[in-house]
Amino acid sequence: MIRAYGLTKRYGEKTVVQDLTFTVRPGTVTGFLGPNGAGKSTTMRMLLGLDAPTSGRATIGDRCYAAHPAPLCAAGALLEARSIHPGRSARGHLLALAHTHGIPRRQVTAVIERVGLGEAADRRVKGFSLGMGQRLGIAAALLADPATVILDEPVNGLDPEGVRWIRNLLKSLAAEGRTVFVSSHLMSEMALTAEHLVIIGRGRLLADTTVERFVRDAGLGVIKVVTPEAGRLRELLAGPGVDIAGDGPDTLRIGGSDGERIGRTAAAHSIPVFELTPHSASLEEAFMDLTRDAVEYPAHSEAPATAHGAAA
Ligand SMILES: Nc1ncnc2c1ncn2[C@@H]1O[C@H](COP(=O)(O)OP(=O)(O)OP(=O)(O)O)[C@@H](O)[C@H]1O
Repeated sequence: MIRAYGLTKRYGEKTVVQDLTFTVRPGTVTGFLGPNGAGKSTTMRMLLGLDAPTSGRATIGDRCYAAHPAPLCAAGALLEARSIHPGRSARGHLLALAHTHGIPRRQVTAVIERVGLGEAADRRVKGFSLGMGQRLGIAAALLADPATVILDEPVNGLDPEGVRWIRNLLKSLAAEGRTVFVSSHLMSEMALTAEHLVIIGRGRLLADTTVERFVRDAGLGVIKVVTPEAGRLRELLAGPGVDIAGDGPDTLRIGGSDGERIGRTAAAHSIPVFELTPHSASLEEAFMDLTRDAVEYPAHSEAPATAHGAAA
């Protein structure tokens, strides 16, 4: 379990993470979403004690990460910047890490197999593709069999096969009862991987919700029906799992059904239908709507010349 209490980080005048409070529970994948520069990496670094919060605090399990007697067992992490000695083999890198933490050799073999690096384990890391490097980073994160796994943008730059592999791995880690917290700026990817979402923009919490609720609230899967007999059609379609809202005297917004069923029901009862349209917004659009005001460098304006001098 990860808990953040009023986490805040300021760099000079700029507040990059502001009063974030959220809980990440075990047994599910929680996606940490936000546009570029939202403060995801900074938050993850604070969870792991790599950046000191200006105020607030975070715990992993029952205490701060740094206060764990064996931090690697409490949480394994893959952060964006990795430094692996290029002349070392994957196995050599993992063995060196294991050695410093008293982790048995068989655990190195186990994580190498788990991330599918078996055949490449004895090759030098400098010849690794981006995908192999990600697998090695994940192997290092899993080395101490941690109860919590924190991954910063693990699918960045991966091909579709690599993306699918990470998706399945994250789900299996959660199914083992681990707490899995994974950042991304891609809503569509997270919707396939995560059950829960923590969404931030400009360092502030925008949503802490399930994927299911996010989709429902965004009105996706809803069908708009315009008919002069809205009341009658509504009664005919009502049933378990069907969610019908009125929108004016002759317009219905129907969730939990489909166009064919609605059309056939209307036809069977001679109810005229003037319009039957599925809601066309995508999940990505709903996410962009939510974060629109929180994008650091919106596409319609020019980014400032300095990297950290952006709008507060
Ligand atoms: N050491 C630092 N000094 C000053 N500003 C910083 C520092 N580190 C991060 N920032 C700023 O904090 C903000 C949040 O950055 P962060 O990397 O946490 O965002 P992010 O959501 O992970 O973004 P991305 O998706 O682009 O990786 C950005 O505006 C960034 O420029």
